[in-house]
Amino acid sequence: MGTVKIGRLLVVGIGLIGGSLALALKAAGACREVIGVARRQRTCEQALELGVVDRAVTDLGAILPQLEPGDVVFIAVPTLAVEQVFVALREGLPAGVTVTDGASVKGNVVAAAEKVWGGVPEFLVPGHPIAGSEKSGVSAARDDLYAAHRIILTPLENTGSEHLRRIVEMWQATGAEVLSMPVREHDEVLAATSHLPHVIAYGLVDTLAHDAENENIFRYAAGGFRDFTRIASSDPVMWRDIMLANREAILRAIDLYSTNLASLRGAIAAGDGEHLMGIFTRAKAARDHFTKMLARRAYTENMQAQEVTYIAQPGGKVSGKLRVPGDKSMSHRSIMLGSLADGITEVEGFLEGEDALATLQAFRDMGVVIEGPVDGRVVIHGVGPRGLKAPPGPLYLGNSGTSMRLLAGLLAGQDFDVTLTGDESLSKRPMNRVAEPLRQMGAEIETGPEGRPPLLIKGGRKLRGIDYRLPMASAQVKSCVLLAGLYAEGETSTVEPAPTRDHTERMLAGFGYQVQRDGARATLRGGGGLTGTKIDVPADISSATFFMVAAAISPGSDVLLEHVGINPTRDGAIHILRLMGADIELLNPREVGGEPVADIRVRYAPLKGIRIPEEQVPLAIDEFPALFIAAACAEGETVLTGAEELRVKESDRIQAMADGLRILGIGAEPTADGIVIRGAGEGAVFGGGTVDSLGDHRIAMSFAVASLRASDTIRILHCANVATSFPNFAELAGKTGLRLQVV
Ligand SMILES: O=C(O)C1=C[C@@H](OP(=O)(O)O)[C@@H](O)[C@H](O)C1
Ligand SMILES: C=C(OP(=O)(O)O)C(=O)O
Repeated sequence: MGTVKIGRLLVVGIGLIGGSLALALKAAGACREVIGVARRQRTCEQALELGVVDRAVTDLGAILPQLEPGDVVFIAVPTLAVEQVFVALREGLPAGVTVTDGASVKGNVVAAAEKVWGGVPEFLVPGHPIAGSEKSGVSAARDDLYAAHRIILTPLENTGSEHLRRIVEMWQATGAEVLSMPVREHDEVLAATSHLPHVIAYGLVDTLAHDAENENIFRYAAGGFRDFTRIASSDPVMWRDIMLANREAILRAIDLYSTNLASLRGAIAAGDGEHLMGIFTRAKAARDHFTKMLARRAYTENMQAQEVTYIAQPGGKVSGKLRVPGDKSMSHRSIMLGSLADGITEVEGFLEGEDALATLQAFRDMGVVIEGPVDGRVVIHGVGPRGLKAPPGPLYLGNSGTSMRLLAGLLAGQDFDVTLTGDESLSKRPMNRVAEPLRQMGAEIETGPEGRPPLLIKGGRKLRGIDYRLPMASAQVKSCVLLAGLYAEGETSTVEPAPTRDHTERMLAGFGYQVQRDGARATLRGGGGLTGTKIDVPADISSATFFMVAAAISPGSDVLLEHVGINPTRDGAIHILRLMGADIELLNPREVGGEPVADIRVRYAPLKGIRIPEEQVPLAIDEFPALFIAAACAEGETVLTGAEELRVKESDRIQAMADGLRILGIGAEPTADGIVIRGAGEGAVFGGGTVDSLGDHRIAMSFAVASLRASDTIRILHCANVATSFPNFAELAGKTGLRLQVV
């Protein structure tokens, strides 16, 4: 039994909503007594028989004098009947009693209060439980109707704080989550999400029921009919009242829907399958998002709100065959180029991680029809280089630097304005590195303070080709300039200070777009077209590296990583680990869709510290957090230089790793452009402790791998973003032998 939150509960209208509150508060021991008021004597008797109320009366006026300060009146009658209840309360409500209601429209309740009292009284806390069912009446009441549901309160400026607190605590005692919002916003939101669906369900069932064949229609109606029309069994009086009370907002929602329905009708009439696929794939993505939200799973926009901690138990070894998810860089590019191509592009092995999904969503928002992803398969209905449409709002790119920087280039030459935003981490990352060359090409781009996101890209600029010498080794900057070059007049060239991943160049060629490559220089001519193609995305070597390091550091390990991309601009981790003495074999090397691929076998072998060759840095740029774990397990010192880029990734990876390594007892000295790690050699080199990944996926996974050589438990904080690049990391880690728990 919980603690008493309110005095008596007086429920005016003992149906599903009022009765369920009464039962929930009784079950929680949160009120002293429940008194019911119903119009009909029979309802009073029924409520008593069912144990919903302690006593019940038909005359509200007669019971009011018995109420005392701290008691609550809950009005649960149809919306348009609330005013009459207010009239009765005006006559006889004792001071100190709080009044709240459960009506689905709040503007109308507030208007009724103003009419009856000449203003909204301070003891009235308008509310709306977002729970209910198509069932009605006191016999449908349940004590768990509100558990894990939302209650929206719409307090006004003069609502008394004591009254508000009482109502919040009352609802919380039912297990509900209490939110508050302005009256107007409530009514707009509910018109769209609840009232419109009811209009449509009632209307559809009525239409079908009028049909002469209705017997047959109902007999053969399948699950779709059942799922879609359940709410047409709801209480007609209640819904009539809601429609009349929230008329303006509902009419706006109906008009919007009618326009959409007319466009669907038009597409069906014209046999326009493409248009239908656009609507259906967008709607499916939105509904899937909703399903995930209901299950409280990660999704790009709310992932930050989720707290995920890894608890890695010490010891173990890794073994077995595994295929890590698809390459993130290629997945991004497959969506971008597939969208700009003419015709269909079919992608297999697409990474269903939040970063690549953010890119996918951005193109859907710009009108591209994209089917999937389903088990790594995506079908993109390319719209041609000039076919993108202005998105309805800013494009939110989550945690993904690649999405923002590549999109900046691709969007600089469009004829619409667009704003690119991201999460907290992305909002701190430098964007002048792309804004500057794009401005040289004639683009108009505004950044936030200090060159950080958001990026506002103005449409309708004429771009001209440039010959751009990159100030840093960055594939994102190179790709950004080349993608803008597709829209520029003349030739665009990039010259890089050191080789960086060349997936853009390779994939453009795969789409039939000519890119000349001459050493550090890549050149293309604007104005060409791309042709839809098939893309097989290999497993991501950056994700594979966690298991390469895991096997390399734990005695007895032997793993086979299948179908991994080993593009020579990405294979630095293999070279660096081999220099340290790792036992790595590349099996069955082959070429798939213009990209080299192999199976990688790694067995344990003792490692030694090395000075990492600087030319390997850009080729292993994302793999350093994991390589630092290998360095900590090596005999002797490992020195990294020339890697200042690590400081501007999802976190400052040099500092974040140095901090974590030190917490676990490893000597680690960060420098301006690298780190010096004193490898501890044999045995359990890491102690236990709590490290902070700072929301950086690669830091989180690296410290999970460290547990293989730890003497005690390692707790890793803020791991939700692992879903950006490696959504099934914990599962695969567990299968191969890590002792990782996710909480
Ligand atoms: O082009 C790409 O797909 C990427 C390039 C690299 O970034 P920089 O270009 O900033 O080095 C890398 O760190 C990132 O994970 C992906
Ligand atoms: C740096 C990374 O990605 P991005 O720049 O796309 O956020 C990464 O995945 O390590």
